[in-house]
Amino acid sequence: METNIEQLREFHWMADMLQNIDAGLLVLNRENEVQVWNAFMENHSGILAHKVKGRNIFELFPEIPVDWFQHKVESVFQLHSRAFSIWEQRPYIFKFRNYRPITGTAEHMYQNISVFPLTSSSGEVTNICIIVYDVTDIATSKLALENANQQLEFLSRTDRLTNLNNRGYWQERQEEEFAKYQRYRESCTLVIFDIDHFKKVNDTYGHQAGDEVIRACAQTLQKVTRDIDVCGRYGGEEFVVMLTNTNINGALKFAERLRMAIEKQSITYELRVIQFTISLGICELSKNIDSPKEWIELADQALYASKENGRNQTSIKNKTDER
Ligand SMILES: Nc1nc2c(ncn2[C@@H]2O[C@H](COP(=O)(O)OP(=O)(O)OP(=O)(O)O)[C@@H](O)[C@H]2O)c(=O)[nH]1
Repeated sequence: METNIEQLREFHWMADMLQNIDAGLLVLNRENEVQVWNAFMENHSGILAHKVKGRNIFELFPEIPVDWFQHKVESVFQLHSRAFSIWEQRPYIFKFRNYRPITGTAEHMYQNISVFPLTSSSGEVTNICIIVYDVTDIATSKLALENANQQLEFLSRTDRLTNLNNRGYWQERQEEEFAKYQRYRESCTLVIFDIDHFKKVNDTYGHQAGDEVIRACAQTLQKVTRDIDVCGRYGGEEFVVMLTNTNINGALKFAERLRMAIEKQSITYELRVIQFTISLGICELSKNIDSPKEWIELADQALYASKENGRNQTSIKNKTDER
């Protein structure tokens, strides 16, 4: 008798604890009708337990994807096994608002759920229990960290003035293209160019105006290249672009298009109009070129020839020229 009372008391305590636990707890039957709905579910859904009892969960929460949910709980009914869903797969099952003060940036509560079978005295599973964990704090910190890492990565490979790839990252990409060429032998041509008499721009209009010219040059470069071409700021007023799947003829057309676009362009800085030109050097990758460094050196030699021959022009350098 004593033991029965004791057991009953413990059972009530247990029910109280489950009712007030800081996790959602609900029981569904085979027809997806709510049997149990604890205080967490009441507080976050705004629907009291007596209002949901016996009602279909999909009618109450139309945002729950029916097929996905049925598939998940089917194994729990059939195999009597547990099932889980984590916020990374599906941010939430029940669209509850997020009220947490620290992670107030999240619009909704991120949830992990765990589903397990409730076995009757005859050994049948006619109901399942779903536990809903509020993981908003974890999810938002992880997302913020991922976001910060992405921004850091972007900053570490981007030139601040032009938003083009910076020299270090561009060189990594050049090494990749060089390695790819050793395997697939698909044409790839490098163009290097430099603003003519840039020192004079700085001396005449000031360093800020010089920066504007560099920025305008980068914008025009981006306009005339395709998305798969790899552009970069190589030095002060020196730029590079790798034209993938492009041979020397295609690269020459591109270089001339760029040169003429820059020649036509004029920028206004503090009511003064600045015009400028560029000199270009191009070199197609060939099996005679032994390293990425040699490849850019050859293109640089072509650029030097353009400068020597009077600027505002394009020159070509091939390794085969020397053999
Ligand atoms: N405004 C500005 N100037 C820069 C930047 N980086 C380098 N420079 C300047 O660019 C100028 C480059 O001058 P030079 O290498 O002599 O070449 P140039 O005057 O363009 O002459 P050529 O290349 O021979 O046509 C130098 O005066 C540098 O100080 C930058 O980020 N902003």
